Amino acid sequence: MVRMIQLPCAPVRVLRRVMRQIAPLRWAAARLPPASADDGTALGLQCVGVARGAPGKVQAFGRLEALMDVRDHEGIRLLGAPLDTGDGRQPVELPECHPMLSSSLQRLGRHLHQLLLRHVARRGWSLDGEWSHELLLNLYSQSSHGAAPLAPKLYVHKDLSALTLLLVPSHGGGQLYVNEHPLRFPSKDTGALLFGTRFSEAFPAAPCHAATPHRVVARTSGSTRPRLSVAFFLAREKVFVSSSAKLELIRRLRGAGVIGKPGIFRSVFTGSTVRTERTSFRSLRSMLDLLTIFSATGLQQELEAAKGEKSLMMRQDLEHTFLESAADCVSRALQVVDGAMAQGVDALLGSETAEKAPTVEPKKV
Ligand SMILES: O=C(O)CCC(=O)C(=O)O
Ligand SMILES: [Fe+2]
Repeated sequence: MVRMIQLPCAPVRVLRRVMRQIAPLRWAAARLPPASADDGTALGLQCVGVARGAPGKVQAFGRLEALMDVRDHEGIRLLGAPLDTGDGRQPVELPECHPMLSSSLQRLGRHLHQLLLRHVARRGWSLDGEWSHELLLNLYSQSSHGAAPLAPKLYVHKDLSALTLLLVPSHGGGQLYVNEHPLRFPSKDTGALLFGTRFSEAFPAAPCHAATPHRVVARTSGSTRPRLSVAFFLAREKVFVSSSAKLELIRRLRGAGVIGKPGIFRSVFTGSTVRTERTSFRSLRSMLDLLTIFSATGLQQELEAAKGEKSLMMRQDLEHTFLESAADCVSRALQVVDGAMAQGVDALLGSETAEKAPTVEPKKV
């Protein structure tokens, strides 16, 4: 089931500004060939950030080399040169992105992040820990791809997020199909809220919701304006270990005899003797960071890189392989953590008393 959300004034204003700022890019992208026969985008412009604080990172994938010289009305380049050349599939950072465009993207991302948090809070759901978001602007091509029907179109997929807010998707032609039914947007300021594959992970206390399959269907008749869609993905990567995960970890460490009560202690093995000393707060924190890396960044990035995914999308036909690899990676990471826990904190952290810190070799798929 798809829920429609009306945007408040502040994000609408920023959204309109973003649409104006990217107009030259939108037209230039429309003249380029689509990414493939079943993916009609020419450029994906992303801003990955958090709810507040740290600035977001602007990056892009697709036909960047052809678009990096596109300028605004004052002649200033909008995207500028990417940090590295990339292969068109993996997003590359845009350190030269126009400062005004970059700040509007960050602001829009933060507005939508807060909006969704408020929306779910009203339903009594709360996010487990802190997660980053991804704001994605899909700029579609208007040229045909071989014998394939006219772009824009997009393969059927589910989003690798907890929740996705889709804005202005049909702006400029094409239609969004959800569960194979066309979706109607009452206004340009209405967003469609879809469930993503990480919903239960991010909202463990909420009732279960299956991810929503959707796709973009190419238009049949010509449209004057090139298609653009704005997708906001909540819950991209876990930013910190949640407090419940921290408590669970401490419980497990106590259970394994690695730390004691009331302070935090560790067993230090020196030759044949074992002595107990206070664990420094720093060590515990690095261990929590390590777990964060296992549970979020490393695993997620590895899987995305291995599949060559450009964004938070998962083709339905690849889902089975993806889930198998994810389960495999998680169980391998947990084995390493469990093994290290059995040997003591030092083995996990690699301090002077430990011979060698364990490393996780993520599986390539
Ligand atoms: O362009 C659209 O309408 C949908 C885009 C989408 O599904 C996505 O970016 O994940
Ligand atoms: Fe999507």
